[in-house]
This record gives sequence, structure tokens and C-alpha cells, in this order.
Amino acid sequence: LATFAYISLLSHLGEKVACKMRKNLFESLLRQDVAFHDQRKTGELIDRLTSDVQDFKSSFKLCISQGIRSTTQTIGCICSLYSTSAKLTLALAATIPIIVLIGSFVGVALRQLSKSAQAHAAEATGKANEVVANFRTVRAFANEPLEGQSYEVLIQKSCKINQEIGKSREWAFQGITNIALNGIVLGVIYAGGYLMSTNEINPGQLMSFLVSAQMIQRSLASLSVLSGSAVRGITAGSRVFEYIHLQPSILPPLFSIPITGGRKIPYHCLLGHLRFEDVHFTYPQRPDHEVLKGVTLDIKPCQTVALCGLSGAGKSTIASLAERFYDPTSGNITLDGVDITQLDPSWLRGRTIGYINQEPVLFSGSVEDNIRYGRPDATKDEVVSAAKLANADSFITNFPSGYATVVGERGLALSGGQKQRIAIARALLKNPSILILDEATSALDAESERLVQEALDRVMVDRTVLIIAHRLSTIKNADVIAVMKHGKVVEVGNHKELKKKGGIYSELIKLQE
Ligand SMILES: Nc1ncnc2c1ncn2[C@@H]1O[C@H](COP(=O)(O)OP(=O)(O)OP(=O)(O)O)[C@@H](O)[C@H]1O
Repeated sequence: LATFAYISLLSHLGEKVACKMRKNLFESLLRQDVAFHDQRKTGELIDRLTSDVQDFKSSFKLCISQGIRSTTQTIGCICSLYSTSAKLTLALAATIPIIVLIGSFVGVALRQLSKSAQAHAAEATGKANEVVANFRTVRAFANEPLEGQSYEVLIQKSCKINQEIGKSREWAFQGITNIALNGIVLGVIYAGGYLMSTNEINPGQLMSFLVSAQMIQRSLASLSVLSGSAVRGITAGSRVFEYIHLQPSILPPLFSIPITGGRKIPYHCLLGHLRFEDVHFTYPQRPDHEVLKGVTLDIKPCQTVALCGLSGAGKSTIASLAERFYDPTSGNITLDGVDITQLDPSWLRGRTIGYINQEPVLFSGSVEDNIRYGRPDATKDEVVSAAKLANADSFITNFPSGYATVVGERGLALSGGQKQRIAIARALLKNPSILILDEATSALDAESERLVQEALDRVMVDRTVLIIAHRLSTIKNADVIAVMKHGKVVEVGNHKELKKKGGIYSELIKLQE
């Protein structure tokens, strides 16, 4: 009964610990900056969330069940040894520091190997994740054998290290400890024989001492096997806790980017005046390349401002800074005169700014779920009216299952134009005061573009809009057009003014015409 109780208690506890670790790790991953995710592979993060937590749980359960038994057995037997012959016990105790020293030396070496094996396994998972997620591209380039080989190389590395760990565990851990422990038994027979000859102990006591010493030997041997698993568990745990305790990086000058907390501008006071003032910015993972070099841009309330310019000039970076995915290296970005670093980021992103980009990402689930992602508490009527505004209602209702149609992973079951219109509906559902369109129509064919553009024209009314576009025909009617080159705004004006000016804009127009 006790065994049954302890097994079920332990499995209950182990599952609870794993569940809590996964929850904390996942929450921590969601809390991290965009820069953190830019620098890491998705599969590597998923590996920590799955394999590492699993390893930690298994090792935790094993250490508790076998560890407690072996430790109590060892302690009990030591007491028994001491009561049988204090002298012999003390002689035995003198050898323990040597065993501990060897054990810890081997333990450190094993832990390093184990860490490297887990890092390689995570790299392999990252690779597998990337390939499976982008399967269509792999197939389109007929690169299945190449991807298979590069996965094999990664998996082989981790396999080799695991074999090395297995070998070291065999000879170093179990081999050396067995030699040491059997040596102890021989020592006991030798020393016990001597004590018997001097009549300090009798044969019965020596026999009982030997039995206890052997029991200790067995317990210590099982502890040494356990320590291999403990090493793996500790390494896996340290990889999980490393990210659980990771704080979002502190960016200059003083602020971190928390998910929530900070000022909110009440809805009825919010004008939507966005201003960039002498903004400099460098991506954290590419510190030697300054992307924005002193951008000043005033986007007045309800104005439509278009950004254009050469590829790589820094247009999308401006959108990322407005969303506060990153903080500028220097300079300020203000919303209605308030520095956005003072504002609650979740309010800023979740309520105030609607962001639609070139490749909208949908989640597996129904069309309705995807639109509701913009505002989870929206009613069905609100979802439908957002879809109507985005020119999406007609094609959605033409699906046999209507709004319950499942869009497939990342929206693969929809066309580009349909995905884009669902993304517009999703952004509109939160009724944002500022709309950022990052080349929202550039991936579409003429008919889809017309439908999407029609939807966008309708929703741009009465909002501050920042459009990033390559095709200049789509931004002709913008109130202000800012032309960017090498991280700077080099021309500002409306279409007519800039065309007349004869600068970069007019050249780009000529090229496109
Ligand atoms: N996450 C990132 N990490 C590091 N560098 C980046 C990152 N995103 C963009 N960059 C670099 O910043 C520069 C500006 O990129 P950005 O995407 O803002 O340009 P863009 O003007 O929008 O270009 P395009 O019109 O081609 O989309 C480029 O040199 C790019 O390589």
C-alpha cells in the first residue's frame, strides 16, 4: 500500500512540477523582447519547453524515489556499523573523502558533456522544426536529401556525445565506484580480521559489519548510477531555468520593455499624433550597423503618411520602433507628446496601433477565431462587421462552413488575398487609432490588390495611417510622402511637390512608370 501511495504521489508531484515549469517557461518566452526571439531558433526554444522539461521530470522522479531509498539505507547502515564497531567505522570513514573527490571530478566532466549533448540535440530540433515548417520551400527546391543530410550531421553530433557520456558513465562512474566500493569490503575484511585477532570484535560482529558494509556498497552503487541521471536532470533544469529567470533586456537609456505597466492615454483624449525625433537605431544582433541615422518624422492626427525609398533603407524598422518591438538607440518617439517608453506597451500594441504587414500570419483555427484574435472579447456581430469592412465577409460566407472554416496551420488553406483581408479584419477589430500598413498589398495579384486596397481606403478614414510601400502608385494620395535613403528621411512633401522637385522620388516614379 505504501509503495502504491508513494508511486502515485511521486508521479502526481512530477507531473505538477513539469506542468509548472512549462507554464513559467512559456510565459517567460512570451515576455521576452523581439530581439531575443530574433536571435534564437524556434525549435531550440521548443526543445527546452519539451525535452528539457521531460528530462528534468524523469530525473527528479528517479532521484526522489531511488535517491531517498539509497540515502536512508546508507545512513541506517552507517548507524548499524557504528554500533557494531566504532573503530572500524572510523577507519572506513577515512576513505570516503577520496571517493567523494573522484565522484565530483567525474561528475563535473559528465555535466559538461551532458550540456553539450543537450545543446546539440536542441540544434537538431531547431533544424527539424525549420524544415518541417517550411516544407513547401524544401519541396519546391527538391532539397529533401540535402536537408536530410544536414539533420543527420546534427543528430550524429549529439549521438556521439551521448555515446561518450554512456561510456564515461560505464567505466568512470560505475567502474571506478565499484572498484572503490569493493576495495572497501576487502579493507573491512582485512581490518576486521586484525581486530578479531586482538579480540576487539567477535566473528558475529565482523559478519554483521560486512553485511552492513555490503548494503552500503549496493546503495552507493545505485546512487552512482542515479547521479548520471541527476547530471542530465540538473543540466536540463538549468537550461529551463535560464530562460524562466531571464529578464527582457534593458535597453538604453533607462527602460526595459515590459509587457504591461505604464501610462495609457484615455480613448477620448487620444489624437494619434506620432512623432519620431532624431531617432537613431541599431539592431541588437548587428551592433556595428546603424540602420536609422537621425530620422525625424511627424505623423499628425488623422494624416496618411507614406514611407518609400530604396530597399533596406529602414522603412520597416520605423514600423517596428513605433510598435515598440525595439527601443531606439537615441532620440525619441512620442505619441500625443508622450514618450512611448512611458506608455503601457500592451495598450500601445493591443489597442492603439493596428499593424498589417506583407505576409500576415494566421493561426490554425477557424476564420472567426483568427479575426477575434484582434480583440478576444468581441461579439460575433463585431467580428462580422470587421470582416465586412475588410472586404472579407463575402468570401467567408461563400465557404461551406462560413466563419467556422478552419484556415490550416499559418493560414495555408487560404489564398494570399484572403489571408490579407482576414488580417485587415483582425487589425480593424481593435479599432486602432493608428494603422501601420507595411507593404500590405505588395504580395497580391491585381484583383486581390483591388479588393484589399478598397478595404484599406475605407478603413484609413479618420485614423492616423503610416503606409510603407514600394509601389508608388499606391501612395499617390497620401497627405505626406517621406522618402528614405540609407537610414535617413531625405525628402518630404506630397506627390506633386516631390515629383516637381526632381529628386529621388521623381526618379523612382520614372523608373516605375
Ligand atoms: N531583425 C533584424 N536584425 C538585424 N538587422 C535587421 C533586422 N531587420 C532588418 N535589419 C536590417 O536593417 C536594415 C533596414 O531594414 P528594413 O527592413 O527596415 O528596410 P526596408 O526599408 O523596410 O526594406 P524593404 O523595403 O526591402 O522591406 C537592413 O539593412 C536589414 O538588413
